Amino acid sequence: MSPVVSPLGVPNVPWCPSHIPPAVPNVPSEPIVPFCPQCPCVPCCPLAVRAVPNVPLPSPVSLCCPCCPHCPQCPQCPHCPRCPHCPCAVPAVPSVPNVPIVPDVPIVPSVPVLSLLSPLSPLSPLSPVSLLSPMSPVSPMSPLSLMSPMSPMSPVSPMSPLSLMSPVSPMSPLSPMSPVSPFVPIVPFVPIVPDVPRLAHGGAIATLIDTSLGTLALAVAGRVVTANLSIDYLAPVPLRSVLLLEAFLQRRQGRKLFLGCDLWDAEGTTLHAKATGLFIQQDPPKEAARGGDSGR
Ligand SMILES: CCCCCCCCCCCCCCCC(=O)SCCNC(=O)CCNC(=O)[C@H](O)C(C)(C)COP(=O)(O)OP(=O)(O)OC[C@H]1O[C@@H](n2cnc3c(N)ncnc32)[C@H](O)[C@@H]1OP(=O)(O)O
Repeated sequence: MSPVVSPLGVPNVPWCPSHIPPAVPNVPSEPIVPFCPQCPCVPCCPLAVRAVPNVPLPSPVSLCCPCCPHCPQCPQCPHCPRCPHCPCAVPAVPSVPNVPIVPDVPIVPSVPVLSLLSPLSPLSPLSPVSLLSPMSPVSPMSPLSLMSPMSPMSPVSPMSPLSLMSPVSPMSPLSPMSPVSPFVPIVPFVPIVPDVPRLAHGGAIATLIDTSLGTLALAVAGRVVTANLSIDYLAPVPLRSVLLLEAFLQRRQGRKLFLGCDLWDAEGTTLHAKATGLFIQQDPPKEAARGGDSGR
């Protein structure tokens, strides 16, 4: 077998997730998949396909993986965790041409939605965040529920890209004025960038936080943009760890929504980050635009 070469041309750096031991002791590891000299997992990744733009996609179509130019020679491709066509991979995103940053229709953040740092999405392989669920109309005041990081109800699967644990519950009505409003995505970080320390990138964490806060703001006020985001990184996030993000609306002042969040490990024992964000409502209803301050 020829030596493994990373996308950056650095040999013998087994960055493939199949070869990285689990960073979190309690998270079961993925099955070890032997490297294939034709396809050391890297070509299975849409990022790698992008990196080799002149490599035509293989034909005929009877491939295990149309994303992988080496797939016909690679018996491992169907089992590569990076392959969107692999049975163990993330469900493919429906073919939507573009995912708006802020959807026109507010969504219920209780639907499984986010694939953080997933290179698997055919929607946008380079996008750190992919939308995996259809959008559902919802009242901006729709009640959401709070799920504690400690909740035994959390079916966290370290193999899934994300489980979003905010089922709609009449038990916990979300008021825009509520100091604690609930939005709790559960996200395992997976490595997509080779040759980096096995810690989650701060920018990726920021993306997670921005998207989560933005989703909560979206549920409360419709179209929003981030005006300010402030993050305190308190403890490193190991790759492959599973996280809980608890977001809450602190206050609302006219078009301004002040939100905060805590990023925990799956057990709710380590606080990895705290953040606050200011989101500005876009195209507010006329009464809001006139009167303004519904907050404190
Ligand atoms: C996990 C599950 C996933 C599910 C999957 C869902 C997918 C769906 C995800 C949706 C969630 C997307 C979340 C990402 C959202 C972005 O990342 S958006 C992209 C990043 N943000 C931007 O590009 C914004 C760029 N900036 C701007 O457009 C404008 O500067 C702004 C922010 C809209 C403000 O401009 P403006 O509308 O003219 O408002 P302006 O009068 O200047 O300011 C309004 C008020 O805000 C204040 N303000 C404005 N900026 C600031 C600031 N930086 N600091 C403090 N105060 C400020 C002003 O002082 C003013 O206050 P008041 O005088 O009214 O008291």
